[in-house]
Amino acid sequence: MEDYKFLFKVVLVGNAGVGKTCLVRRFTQGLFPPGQGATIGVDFMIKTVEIEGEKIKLQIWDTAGQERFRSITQSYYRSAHALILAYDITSQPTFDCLPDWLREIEEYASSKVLRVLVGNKTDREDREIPTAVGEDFAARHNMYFIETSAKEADNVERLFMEIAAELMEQARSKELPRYDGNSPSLNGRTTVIGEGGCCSKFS
Ligand SMILES: Nc1nc2c(ncn2[C@@H]2O[C@H](COP(=O)(O)OP(=O)(O)OP(=O)(O)O)[C@@H](O)[C@H]2O)c(=O)[nH]1
Repeated sequence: MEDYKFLFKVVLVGNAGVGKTCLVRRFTQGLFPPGQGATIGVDFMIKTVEIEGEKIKLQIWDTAGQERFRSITQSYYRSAHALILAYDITSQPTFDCLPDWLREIEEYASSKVLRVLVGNKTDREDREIPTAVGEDFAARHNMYFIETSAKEADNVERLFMEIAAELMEQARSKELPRYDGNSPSLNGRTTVIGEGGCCSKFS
């Protein structure tokens, strides 16, 4: 039996080419893959992390950004505990599509899903979206916000660890002991959280 206390599903969405696959590979394998192709449908990776002495297994679903895969990727939203919506800070069109992605999320994901806006490729000099603009968008839509570079490994670990910590916090608050004596025991080894609350910014 695998040794972990919490299991959380994290789904990445966003336009093709913003760096979703690179973020996942950086976090799960510690590398920046050279010239790999577009994701076909959905990819899946696992990493177990430890926070406050608790083992947390993260199932990370990397979806294809291309429009033609949309019907496949939508079916993965429902079971997500956290959704990472990524754009490329050097590409205005990827930022302009965020409202479309939010509509998808609202339609297909749980209303309580933890939503994180990620501006990727901070290593590049040709930025088009100022940090404050991303921050403002996230604040207006009740999302966490963080900027990353999958290439330079900047903030990538932090992105996933903050998500894991926040989901664990939500799960724990649901596990608080009840005092009526008849409550079901909480001896289960694995806790999969249901609908948690959200949101604020990663500080
Ligand atoms: N400079 C820089 N380039 C990046 C970064 N992350 C990804 N890229 C590049 O951006 C391109 C697209 O990266 P992917 O990870 O395949 O993008 P994706 O969002 O998974 O694309 P789809 O699978 O088509 O949805 C690749 O050429 C990567 O090398 C980054 O942090 N900095």
